[in-house]
Amino acid sequence: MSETRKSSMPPGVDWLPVDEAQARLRAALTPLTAVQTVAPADAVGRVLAADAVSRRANPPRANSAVDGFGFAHADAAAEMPLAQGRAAAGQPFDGALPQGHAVRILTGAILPEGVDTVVLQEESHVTGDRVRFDRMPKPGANTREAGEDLPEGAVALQAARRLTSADIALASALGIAELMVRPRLRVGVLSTGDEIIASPDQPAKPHQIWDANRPMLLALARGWAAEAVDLGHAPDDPAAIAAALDRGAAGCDLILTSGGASAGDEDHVSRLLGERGDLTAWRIAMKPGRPLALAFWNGTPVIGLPGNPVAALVCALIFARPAAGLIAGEGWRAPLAFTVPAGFAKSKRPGRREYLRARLNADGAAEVFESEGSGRISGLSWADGLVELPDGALEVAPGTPLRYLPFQSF
Ligand SMILES: Nc1nc2c(c(=O)[nH]1)N[C@H]1C(S)=C(S)[C@@H](COP(=O)(O)OP(=O)(O)OC[C@H]3O[C@@H](n4cnc5c(N)ncnc54)[C@H](O)[C@@H]3O)O[C@H]1N2
Ligand code: MOO
Repeated sequence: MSETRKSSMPPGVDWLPVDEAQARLRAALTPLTAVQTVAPADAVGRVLAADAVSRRANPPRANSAVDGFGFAHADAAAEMPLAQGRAAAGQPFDGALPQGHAVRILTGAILPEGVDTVVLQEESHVTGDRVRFDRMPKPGANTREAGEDLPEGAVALQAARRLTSADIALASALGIAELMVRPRLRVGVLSTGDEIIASPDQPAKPHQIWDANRPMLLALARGWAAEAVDLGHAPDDPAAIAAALDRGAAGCDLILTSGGASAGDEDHVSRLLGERGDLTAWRIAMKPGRPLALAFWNGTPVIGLPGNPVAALVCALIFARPAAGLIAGEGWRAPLAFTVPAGFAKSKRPGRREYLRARLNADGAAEVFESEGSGRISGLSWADGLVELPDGALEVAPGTPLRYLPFQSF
């Protein structure tokens, strides 16, 4: 049936599938190679340049997992004499535990010599200097072995990993005071177009619009743990655009532009990049976001995103996000996707991959925004992610399994 369906693509142009465009982008880019050292506390979002290795075992010694009473299981009894003193976290028991005795022990305390098992305090009863247990646990109960989390010298975090807050905890716990990381990626963002007013604190006439793409892309870049470099707004004037690209190339590792990416009379970005920047302009078989450009301006990669804000965001997520990751040293990472049932119906024509603004309803089904219009920015806010419809034809009915890409996974 799908073969008889009319394609949604205008004829006469070579349309590049999304996967192919991603592969070409990936092949054209090179990662940063410089290395810096940072303290774990400053390392969240940074990309590891070398494996991080544990300086000592975690935990360093066997210790108690609970508050209770410890003893040697081999000579335990239902009732035992209590030793003087106690073992607490940070305050180890002094000396070895006398044979046949139990000792008061708290969570996190190193097991004193002679202790291998701990009984919960809720299952223990102290009378004077004796303790009685409701039941005898297995040997080793309620204890944590030395190195059970990680042994000394183990690779705790692998090179190319983008560090999370959990990684910061792990590195700190393992005594790693310095992490070798890649420099923070500097992402320049430039808006173009005569109609664009750079900031909402300036007035806009009816034929003018406030810049939506630049603040969006700058915020997105910050979310990638990059240093977002505001290259401002340039009118549809090749000299002004070239000057902004010169500034960007001097101080950035990647430049994102929006607008002027297609082939209209005022599409100066693509013309300029074609003349001076080894442009590869692609017509991508996707909706939204057909025009996408890749060029190198004085050696710095420039991704020319389409002007329509919805297309700019979708192209930024599908192309610029993994490209930024590759340059930053984490490799080309596909976003996390989940299979969810459709909460809508749609008859999709073959020919291009479609990204619909979507969110999950209370039943976990994906609902889509009421309009597919590429200028409907409110739909981006309404959505929590994108539904990705395949390149071919698809009859979507409620319940049809679909790929859902939450915005958080970008
Ligand atoms: N004859 C054709 N016309 C168009 C085609 C096509 O294939 N053939 N493709 C359409 C599609 S799809 C898109 S997307 C746009 C992309 O064009 P450009 O990248 O050249 O973008 P502009 O024309 O400069 O702007 C498009 C649209 O977006 C608004 N815009 C631009 N920058 C911003 C910004 N920073 N903040 C908010 N809005 C912005 C701009 O005013 C336009 O309305 O081309 C279609 N046309
Ligand atoms: O990229 Mo355009 O906005 O697909 O519609």
